[in-house]
Amino acid sequence: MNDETSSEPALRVSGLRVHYRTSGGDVIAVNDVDFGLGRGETLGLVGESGSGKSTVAMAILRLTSPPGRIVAGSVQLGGADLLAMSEAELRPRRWRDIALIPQGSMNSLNPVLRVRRQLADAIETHEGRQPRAQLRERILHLLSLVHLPARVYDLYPHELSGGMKQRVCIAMAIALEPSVIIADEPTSALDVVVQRTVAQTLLDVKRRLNSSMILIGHDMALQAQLVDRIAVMYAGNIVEIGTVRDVFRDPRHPYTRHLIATIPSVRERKPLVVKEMHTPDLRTRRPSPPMIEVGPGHLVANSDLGAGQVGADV
Ligand SMILES: Nc1ncnc2c1ncn2[C@@H]1O[C@H](COP(=O)(O)OP(=O)(O)OP(=O)(O)O)[C@@H](O)[C@H]1O
Repeated sequence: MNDETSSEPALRVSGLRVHYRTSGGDVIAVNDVDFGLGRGETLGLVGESGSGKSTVAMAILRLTSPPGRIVAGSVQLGGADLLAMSEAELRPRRWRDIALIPQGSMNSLNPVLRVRRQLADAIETHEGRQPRAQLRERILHLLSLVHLPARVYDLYPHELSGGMKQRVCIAMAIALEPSVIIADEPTSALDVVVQRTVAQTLLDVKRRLNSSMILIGHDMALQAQLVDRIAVMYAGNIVEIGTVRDVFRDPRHPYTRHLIATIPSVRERKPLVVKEMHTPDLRTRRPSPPMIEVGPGHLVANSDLGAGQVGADV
């Protein structure tokens, strides 16, 4: 698939399949997903709740835990397959080469540790003990990168606003200057104005570090302003992928059209049309729909196959 912006992608996910074992049978949460992330690129992964976005993020870092399991696939990063290496080989690469800002991370900051200690831990866990003065300089620099005032250094999480906490989480993720950052709904718990400023900070930081990023979200309108390419997930599959421009100008998959149609328009005061979507039963084994290239780098799943009845109502 020629879908990345440079010849050798920063990250390539191929044939990724993740199941959750349940009493009612296996839930196929990620069904043979393929995509590349170009160097310096920001790729948006959008889709409704339950479409499999977080499951993809966790599997890329091999953080899938029971009842989930990675059944197949590879994740190529810097010439190696993260899914094939031993845990001992993989551990140092997390944070250093690829970092995740997990969903709800701002609520998982340790309430009894000051910001400086949490950032110091993130650094020292991977790099060992550091000279105090050097560590302090590094942490203050990280805080400035995410546009936090130096006084945050000595504060506890409860003394910070939601936006500030999320900035601390971003600072932790970038502490080791990873080449790939995965941010799972990094702004969804924040109010709309703060959402935009925090998202902008994330992009600034990514640019400064020369990293590549996967930005997970369900807000198509916000994504359109932040990412270079969009991958639309539906029921465990990527059903459309392309540049923001191509996907918005010429959405080909019925589910992409549905997502775009439900963006409320302030100018036109269009009523919000929310149509019922029939998500296929994720327990049944279904073929992954073949992707058709409809334009350079613009790929769409054949919606007659595998994507259930998504086309029926839209
Ligand atoms: N621990 C689990 N046990 C069983 N099924 C699970 C488990 N975790 C997730 N799933 C299922 O896997 C599918 C994908 O879930 P996932 O959380 O990856 O979706 P998502 O697109 O990230 O949603 P959200 O935006 O709500 O985070 C869903 O059908 C979900 O119900």
